[in-house]
Amino acid sequence: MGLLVICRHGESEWNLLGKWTGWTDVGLTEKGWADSVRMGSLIKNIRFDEAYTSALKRTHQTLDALLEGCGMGSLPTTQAAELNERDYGDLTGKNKWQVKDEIGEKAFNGIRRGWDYPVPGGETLKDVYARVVPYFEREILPKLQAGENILLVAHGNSIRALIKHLDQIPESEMEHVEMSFGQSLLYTFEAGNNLPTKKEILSVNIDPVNA
Ligand SMILES: O=C(O)[C@@H](CO)OP(=O)(O)O
Repeated sequence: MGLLVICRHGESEWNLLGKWTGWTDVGLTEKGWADSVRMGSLIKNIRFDEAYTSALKRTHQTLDALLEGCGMGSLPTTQAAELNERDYGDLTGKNKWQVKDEIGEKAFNGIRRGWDYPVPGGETLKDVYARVVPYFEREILPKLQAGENILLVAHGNSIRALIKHLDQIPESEMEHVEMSFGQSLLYTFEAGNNLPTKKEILSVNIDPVNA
């Protein structure tokens, strides 16, 4: 049996400003760090074998904070661009809440949470799924099936893509799938099963993040 814990990075500098971040490599705020340390205390009873992060530093910093919170010194870690946030293209750096006021809630929700909603110069969630899930199946799943415990730190939308696969959620339902700050997912894998046999949600109470 292998355990997969999936954590979203803590609040970043651009989350705080309400800006679409995508592939922009900004760091955590003090709150993002402190929330992640508290999140780490929820997983201190799991003996992790290795960690995966995206190539963006907000996931590296979150992993460090999680390890501090769970009292672990360090873990062998793989940084993979396949786990990066959705590339928000021309929307990168724009203020989400101003755009929402300009285009209305329905179009805004379509852009943010739709399955195949194009953004000029960027990726759809479907594009994100096409890089995240093959990477997961190739690099991480065999280790879970072999009994390793893995800590994966990624982003709102790269995690939503992975949830679609792990929970077998239809495309039409994806607009309702969120990965909230302060929440981690614990999946159990058994040898021979490509999908998890159990899912638990671990949450810490945090003040809302502006994203
Ligand atoms: O800014 C981003 O890159 C993402 C995640 O914070 O935004 P959204 O939640 O709108 O997909």
